[in-house]
Amino acid sequence: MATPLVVITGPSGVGKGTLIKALRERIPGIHVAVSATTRPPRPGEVDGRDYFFLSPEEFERRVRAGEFAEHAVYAGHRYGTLLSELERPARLIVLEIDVQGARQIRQLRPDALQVFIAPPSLDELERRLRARGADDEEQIRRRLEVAKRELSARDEFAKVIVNERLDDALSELERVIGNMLAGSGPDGERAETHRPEQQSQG
Ligand SMILES: Nc1nc2c(ncn2[C@@H]2O[C@H](COP(=O)(O)OP(=O)(O)O)[C@@H](O)[C@H]2O)c(=O)[nH]1
Ligand SMILES: Nc1ncnc2c1ncn2[C@@H]1O[C@H](COP(=O)(O)OP(=O)(O)O)[C@@H](O)[C@H]1O
Repeated sequence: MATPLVVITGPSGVGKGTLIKALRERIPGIHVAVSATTRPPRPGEVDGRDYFFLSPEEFERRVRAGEFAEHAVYAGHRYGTLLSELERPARLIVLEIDVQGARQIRQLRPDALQVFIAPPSLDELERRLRARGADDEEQIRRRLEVAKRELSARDEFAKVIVNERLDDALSELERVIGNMLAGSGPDGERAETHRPEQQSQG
């Protein structure tokens, strides 16, 4: 049996990293996959912990070698999840990836719980991106551009959580993950009705 998988997606600056950091402290046995990227490290980011920082050549070599479960271009840089990250021994694996990557994982792992984190508004998203202070003006502009497209994809997701008050969003996220680990749908529906394709497997 594959390790249960949760995909967390949503626009840059919405609070995915903040929520996942809190989940780490609350869910024993959680493994947050380390993604590979060609984006340069931000101050304080550590190779192998925050990301595997790869040159464009090395990233491309690994794509060709079939080492990625999914990969995408986001705001001018490449990002991807290595297959090896999905094979880590854990009770639960969490991916923080963009919408394009989430679609690829949907094909590869239809059993994964897919959660879209939405901002209360685009203005608030912009405010959070600026408050974080991690990106320059050009990156903020590109991220807001991408965000508009991403927000229009929210209906594809089994669960949408609006991150207005952090505590509320965190509780809701914990609740849907708990339901998945207990074998039911995101809102507690019984597994039989949520995933009929699994009935025949006993
Ligand atoms: N498809 C894909 N997207 C990723 C991956 N890792 C990170 N991302 C997404 O890339 C976008 C930019 O990430 P990053 O530069 O770290 O900025 P931040 O998420 O706003 O802090 C975010 O939407 C991430 O969710 C990955 O492995 N695959
Ligand atoms: N519910 C919230 N209310 C206000 N600010 C928030 C909330 N959640 C996250 N933030 C802040 O927004 C900024 C972006 O959050 P971050 O977790 O880095 O987003 P992401 O990982 O989705 O890009 C950070 O400065 C974070 O502290």
